[in-house]
Amino acid sequence: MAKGRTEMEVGADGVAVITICNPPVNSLSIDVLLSLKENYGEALRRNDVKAIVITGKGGKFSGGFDITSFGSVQGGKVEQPKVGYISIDIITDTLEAATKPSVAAIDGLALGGGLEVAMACHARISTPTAQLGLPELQLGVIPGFGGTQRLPRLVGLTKSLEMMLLSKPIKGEEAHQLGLVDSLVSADDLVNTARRWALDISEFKRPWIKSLYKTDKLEPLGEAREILKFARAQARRQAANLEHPLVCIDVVEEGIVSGPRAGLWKEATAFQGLLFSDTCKNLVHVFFSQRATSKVPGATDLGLMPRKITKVAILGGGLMGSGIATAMILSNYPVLLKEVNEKFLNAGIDRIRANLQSRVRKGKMTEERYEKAISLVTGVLDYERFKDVDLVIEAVIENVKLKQQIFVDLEKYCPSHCVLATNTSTIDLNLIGEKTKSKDRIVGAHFFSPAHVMPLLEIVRTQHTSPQVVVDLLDVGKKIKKTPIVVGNCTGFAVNRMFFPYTQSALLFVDLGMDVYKIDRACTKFGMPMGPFRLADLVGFGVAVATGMQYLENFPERVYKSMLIPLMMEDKRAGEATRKGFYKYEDKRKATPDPEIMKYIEKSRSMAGVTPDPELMKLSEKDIVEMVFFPVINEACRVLDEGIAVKASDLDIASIFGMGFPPYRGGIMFWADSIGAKYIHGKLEEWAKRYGNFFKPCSYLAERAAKGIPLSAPVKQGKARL
Ligand SMILES: C[C@H](O)CC(=O)SCCNC(=O)CCNC(=O)[C@H](O)C(C)(C)COP(=O)(O)OP(=O)(O)OC[C@H]1O[C@@H](n2cnc3c(N)ncnc32)[C@H](O)[C@@H]1OP(=O)(O)O
Repeated sequence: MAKGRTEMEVGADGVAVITICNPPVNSLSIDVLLSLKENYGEALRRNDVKAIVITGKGGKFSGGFDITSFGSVQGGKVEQPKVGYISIDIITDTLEAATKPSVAAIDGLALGGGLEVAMACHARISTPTAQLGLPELQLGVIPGFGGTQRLPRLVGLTKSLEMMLLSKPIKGEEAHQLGLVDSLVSADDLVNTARRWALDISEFKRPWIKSLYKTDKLEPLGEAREILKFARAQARRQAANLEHPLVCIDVVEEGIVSGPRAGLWKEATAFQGLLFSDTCKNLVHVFFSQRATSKVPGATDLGLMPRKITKVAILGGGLMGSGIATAMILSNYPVLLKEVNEKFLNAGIDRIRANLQSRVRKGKMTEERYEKAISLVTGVLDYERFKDVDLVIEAVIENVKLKQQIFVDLEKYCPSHCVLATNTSTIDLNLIGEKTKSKDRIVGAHFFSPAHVMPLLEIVRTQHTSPQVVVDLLDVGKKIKKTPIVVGNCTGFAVNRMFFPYTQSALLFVDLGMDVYKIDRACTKFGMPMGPFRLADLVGFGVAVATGMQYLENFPERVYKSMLIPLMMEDKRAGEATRKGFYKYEDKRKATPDPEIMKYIEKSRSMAGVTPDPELMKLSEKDIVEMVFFPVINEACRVLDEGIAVKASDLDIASIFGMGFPPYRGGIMFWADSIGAKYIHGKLEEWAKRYGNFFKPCSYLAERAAKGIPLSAPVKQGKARL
């Protein structure tokens, strides 16, 4: 069965309107592209057609090449057209070179291949809010239908590189200012304006422009070379492990130096190569996994509609509470912020103001928008105004008794439909709701600090939480632009459980003689935003110790009790906030290695009673990365086995958005499978024998390693806790 098509209708005015039809985003499958070529052939043959308009069905031009086909192409399951067939034969030599002019009528989105088709038309009409961009790099490929050649010729080199390298779309309005779009109109007038424009071109009342041969926006060669040099340096700095941004720059350069036709050929060949790269496979996996997190068995498959959440209350104006409030008001939810006294309340509101002000300073928010956002917050000291709230998020300190009392109060003062959420990062939800009769509407809404910036929202569901409540919270998550993962109830839930061994193994290896900074360096080279020690400094040692205690209580058999952090805390060295931790911070947030930490390390080593292992000193960076991350994989396996997470891909997303795991490695479980369960199991066994139980592989990992089953393969349904 064909996957999408284009439809052509010829009007009495002599304009053939070709509509891309392939829901949900009118992606360009091979079937769509072949149908487009066929429609074009007919339009060019027919004497009653003077000009052509291309548009998309249902208010969306096109979301680009069909990403669902990447997997089958990579797996060799479908035959591919020969290199250059789509980009050169269809888009350049059929569309752009046609003897009749064409105009793209763009609403909704024109991304990737979608924008590339539009750029091959002889003019573009758009709505002001349409999104236009070439985000291919976020999938590990480069634009492959001529985008690397036409975009620089339409908007100049600097802007085009920015749009491609950052995968950042622009709105119709900006596209018009830049010259990418010729005119802006409302959605209602779109197709008619495009028809008129196309006829005008055919009657030579407007210019007939082939973007590929435009030169007026291109910088002179010397200047262009400087811009390309700068872009290369920046790409290397931002993601040293990635090749495809540099390939993109090379391809753009080829077009400028050797002409656009040579550029098109280089682009087509490079696209083909990159399509089969691990980076592309990993990033496509991330694309689909991210969308799959909101498909939750037993919740989103029951036909439930999210209820309207109009008013939100937040308890606690500390770092988390004020961050959550900021996230809410940024998406226009009115918020009641409750604190215990005036002083704390004012401090909470001040934090929200500061969060917003920082956006204003960075030019991300206007003063007017700031005023509107802050006006959505109402500070309160009691529950009087809670009678009409639809969602409460408790974000007070991690104290079980206090939380239990709060939920008893909430049950009393909130309406019976109100969703009762807690932002606890570790405490069992059943314990928090123990004294209420509302267990079906108690749910975890675990944000990550700073809550208005970090993209992940862990939604924790107990065996009592109703599916409706999960659906409601998923909807709020989407509205506040978070990526949700729905997980089961246990100490640390999914993200913190995976996170914990990251620092633990690092601390263990330092006791065994390894260098703190060498470990951090190996992790950042691997692609983490920071190593475990820099991260401990950022989070603060107080939090690290409190979390450690929770783990010691719940999983004593696999906690390594290092004394290093407590020893440093005795000297009021508690991380970045105290300007001293594993690093020193003399100048704002800049971390500098501190030789002083050796005295704590030596003391910690002697307290641990271990002798440094000379073998460890010889390890390569790859070995260090394995030693830090294999325990993380081991814990992720336990989380899956216990049914805390429903699917491995949710843990991939959790690791990327919660821990900063490099997305181009596909997420923790996808990466693990690329290495193989057998190898990971073997290493963990070896280390367990040498260094203790912390490394002992769990039964899930052992079983899969023995049977050769991928770690990401679905878990038996009976086990799932959700
Ligand atoms: C040769 C060329 O140069 C190569 C290319 O064109 S590569 C493709 C370039 N295009 C892109 O990268 C755009 C990718 N898509 C997106 O960024 C976003 O999906 C979007 C902005 C189009 C829409 O976002 P949003 O409204 O939030 O909806 P979202 O949930 O993401 O997508 C809706 C559905 O469309 C699917 N979809 C989106 N873009 C798609 C594409 N290009 N191909 C196939 N399916 C696509 C999604 O998987 C999702 O499917 P699901 O409902 O089964 O989960």
